Amino acid sequence: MDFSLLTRHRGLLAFVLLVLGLAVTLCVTNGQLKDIADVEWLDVVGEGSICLLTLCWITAVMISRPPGKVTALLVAGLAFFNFSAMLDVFDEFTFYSDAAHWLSVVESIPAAMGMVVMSVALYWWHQEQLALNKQLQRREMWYRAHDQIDVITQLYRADYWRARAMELQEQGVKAAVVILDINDFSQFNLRYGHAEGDRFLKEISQLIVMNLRAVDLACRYAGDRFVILMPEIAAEEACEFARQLECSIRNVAFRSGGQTTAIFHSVRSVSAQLQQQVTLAEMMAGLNRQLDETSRQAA
Ligand SMILES: Nc1nc2c(ncn2[C@@H]2O[C@H](COP(=O)(O)OP(=O)(O)OP(=O)(O)O)[C@@H](O)[C@H]2O)c(=O)[nH]1
Repeated sequence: MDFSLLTRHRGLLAFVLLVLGLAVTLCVTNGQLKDIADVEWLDVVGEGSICLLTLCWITAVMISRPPGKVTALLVAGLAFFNFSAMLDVFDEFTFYSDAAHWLSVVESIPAAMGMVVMSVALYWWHQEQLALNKQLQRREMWYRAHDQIDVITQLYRADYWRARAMELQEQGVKAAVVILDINDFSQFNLRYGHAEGDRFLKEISQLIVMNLRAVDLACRYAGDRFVILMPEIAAEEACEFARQLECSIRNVAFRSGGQTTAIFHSVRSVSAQLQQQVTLAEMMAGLNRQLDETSRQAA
């Protein structure tokens, strides 16, 4: 688990600790210890678990999300809820004098407030998710499986692409497929190093995504090969799109290390229409053969 995001939530952490400190202070200053025989241990376990789990949720939110309105509201709501949960647990070990009876009357109010704040947080989370979905549309085509994302390019891997392509094929949706391969990438690696090769792959991926329509899907197929799924498009249009993409990539000025001299590199592509009579595996094998053939001819 990566806790590095915690350091970016210092203000929220201070707020949570303040709320927890307040609950402890109120209890210590107003409560009197019960006799151990009067403690209901089953209640302690139940209420203690709620308290601990809420603290785990607060931690999970802070280590998963960057700072912002949604994170602040989620943590604040959970902290209020935890305040009531803590008073509930302390209740099991202490009793309040008549002068402090108000405490047991109002102890559930922060929990209710917390639920309201969390409901507002969920509304904004929903809005945020819609915005993120829009940004990710060309990378995931309305389906999310984060464990299939390629770490270098941040595109989905081939299996993910295959699953989405098969869905379109089964539904009989007209679609085209484009495969792109970087020319002489092994030479690029040899000359500039593997790390620069990785950076180049990443930049090419971003450029491909930038060139797509909102409904298309780009994935990393293998090594230096990318595959694009383009619904509602004919083969000729896909071919023209691939040509334009080749042209964009050829004109990308990649700078290795601190060098000012730009490196211009090329890709080659093949495209075809998705067909119901031909299996996806056969079609991809054919396209890959075509790509390898163009490489042999150029050599
Ligand atoms: N930096 C980097 N290189 C990779 C990665 N995956 C594959 N490669 C390299 O990509 C190269 C692919 O080699 P080839 O299939 O011969 O392709 P090529 O050199 O581009 O030759 P042609 O496709 O025929 O133009 C190999 O050198 C691999 O080591 C990666 O994730 N990062």
